[in-house]
Amino acid sequence: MSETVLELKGVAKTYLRGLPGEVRVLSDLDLTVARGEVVALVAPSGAGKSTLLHIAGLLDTADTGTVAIGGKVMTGLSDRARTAARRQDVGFIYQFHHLLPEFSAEENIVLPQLANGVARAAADARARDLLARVGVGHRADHRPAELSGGEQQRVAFCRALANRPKLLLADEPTGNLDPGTAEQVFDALMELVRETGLSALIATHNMELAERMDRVVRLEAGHLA
Ligand SMILES: Nc1ncnc2c1ncn2[C@@H]1O[C@H](COP(=O)(O)OP(=O)(O)OP(=O)(O)O)[C@@H](O)[C@H]1O
Repeated sequence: MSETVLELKGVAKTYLRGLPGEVRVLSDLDLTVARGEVVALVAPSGAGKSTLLHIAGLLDTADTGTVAIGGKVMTGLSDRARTAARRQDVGFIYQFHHLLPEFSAEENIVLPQLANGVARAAADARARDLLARVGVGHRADHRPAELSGGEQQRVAFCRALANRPKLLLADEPTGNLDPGTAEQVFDALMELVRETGLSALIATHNMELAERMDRVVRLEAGHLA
């Protein structure tokens, strides 16, 4: 049996619980992602995909149900332990790059490694290697504002992978790019994910990209269809 990297069991989430305007977003949701598997998450706008990604990535907690990453149940951890687990195990990519504007591309990939206790020289080497692999090695000294949109997103991929997470979570990672650039940048991401054998859950509205992943799951009415 293949190893499970992400396992959500019976996850439910309601915003403003108990109030008249409450919004039930997820109910009794189950999802697993196996080691090395890349799963596309497709959902209509407002269906709760960001909520699901945030719960899976330990940025938010479910009302009920459990979240396990790498076989370790993360439910019920203190905020501090959850933050540590997130830093160690999860890489995030958003639609907008969220790179730190005052730092270079390379520094943006080095900083999370230093925060994780990696020595400076090793962090530098890892950053340069990742940048080269996604084709932006020649832009390592540029600040985000001196990069194209596609280059910024490639750097954001490198940052997400910097600490060798077990799980990559991405929320519309190419949604902000024109279709041609989106495709190239998506190819670069997939190559990096495949090379590292990473498990990933990638939300996208783009069905062509979704169908290139190993499996497509659809979020509808709080469940996966
Ligand atoms: N903090 C909150 N308080 C109350 N309601 C919220 C909160 N966050 C999200 N919601 C509601 O929960 C639902 C799901 O939100 P979520 O951001 O997960 O959707 P999404 O599927 O990611 O949408 P999109 O594709 O448009 O980004 C929406 O109806 C939203 O209005």
